[in-house]
Amino acid sequence: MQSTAPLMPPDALTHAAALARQQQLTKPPGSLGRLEALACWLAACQQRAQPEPLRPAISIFAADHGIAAEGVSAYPASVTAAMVHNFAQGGAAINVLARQHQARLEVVDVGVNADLQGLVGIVQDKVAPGSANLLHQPALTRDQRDAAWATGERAAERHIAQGANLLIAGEMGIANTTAAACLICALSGLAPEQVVGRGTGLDDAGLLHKQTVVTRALQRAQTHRPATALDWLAQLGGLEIAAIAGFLACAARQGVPVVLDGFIVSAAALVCEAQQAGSRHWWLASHQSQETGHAMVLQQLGLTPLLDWQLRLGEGSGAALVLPLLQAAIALHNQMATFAEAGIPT
Ligand SMILES: O=C(O)c1ccc[n+]([C@@H]2O[C@H](COP(=O)([O-])O)[C@@H](O)[C@H]2O)c1
Ligand SMILES: Cc1cc2nc[nH]c2cc1C
Repeated sequence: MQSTAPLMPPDALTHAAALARQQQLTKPPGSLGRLEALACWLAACQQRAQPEPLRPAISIFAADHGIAAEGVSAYPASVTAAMVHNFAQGGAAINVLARQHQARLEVVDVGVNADLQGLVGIVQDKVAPGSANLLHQPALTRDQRDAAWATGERAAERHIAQGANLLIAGEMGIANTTAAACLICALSGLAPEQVVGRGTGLDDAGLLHKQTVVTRALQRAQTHRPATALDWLAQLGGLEIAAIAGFLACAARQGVPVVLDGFIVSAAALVCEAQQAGSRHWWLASHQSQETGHAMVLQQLGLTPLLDWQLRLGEGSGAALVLPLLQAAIALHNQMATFAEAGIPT
């Protein structure tokens, strides 16, 4: 794991140059709303006043969770591996969106409790066949946490080496909203009732049970006196959450922007920001997930989501969904005429 020194934010001078161009385009200044801010942010990230079109790449990190044994999900744990088969066959929502928006997609098995060797398009980087039951013991050993973090870093590096200039992390892991909720409570100070949601679709009784599990898990973890975000990650996280935190940290260090997906990715983002301050300046939040607590996490990260469309799928699907909006922001910024070019008096 790398140093915790604060990062450089996206380039302020380029941002100012991009903003100056926006003021000259043939529209009332500000009339394209957030599209203008997005173009300027992407320009600053790329250090080009006229940014290149996006070459997006997506990593889906898949892992199982021991906490699934506590009945905290509406689905059985076996769905994690089944969905990885679906990803490999191209039938999941994220496959459709990646194809539609020409994004490179890879699925990384960082901790699925099944033998997935030989599946087409699945990167084998399994650290363990799932996390331990975080109600009763630390979810990950320190070694597992660090190995999963490094898996995420390698994935970001692979994409960047292949020319990607915008990254997306997604996840697949039955019961991972419980691990994410635990981490969010621990790192944000929010109460379980403010954070725990229905995940894949728990009923009212299931939701109450999940809140109790999270409360007890937090009490158990406290007895280990976790001092840092990395300590909490080992206590209450999961293999894909650790991998995503590493992926985000690596992208920010390399100056590559990331579109954050939903609730679980945001939990990893909280860990990353605590470990590597300033990473958040390299992130955009695609949407506000329907999962309880997501809005408050994004607020803590200082991020304003683009969409609020009752999404709660995961897989990086929300992030992939906004790619055409980002491409539109860049095309408008680069291709619109200025008032001078169009001969329009101002
Ligand atoms: O990203 C989100 O906001 C989100 C919200 C609810 C559920 N999910 C997905 O559903 C799974 C976790 O839900 P659960 O109920 O099993 O904890 C996991 O595979 C996630 O990708 C994702
Ligand atoms: C079917 C299914 C698909 C998913 N994709 C991400 N999380 C998921 C959870 C379930 C249950």
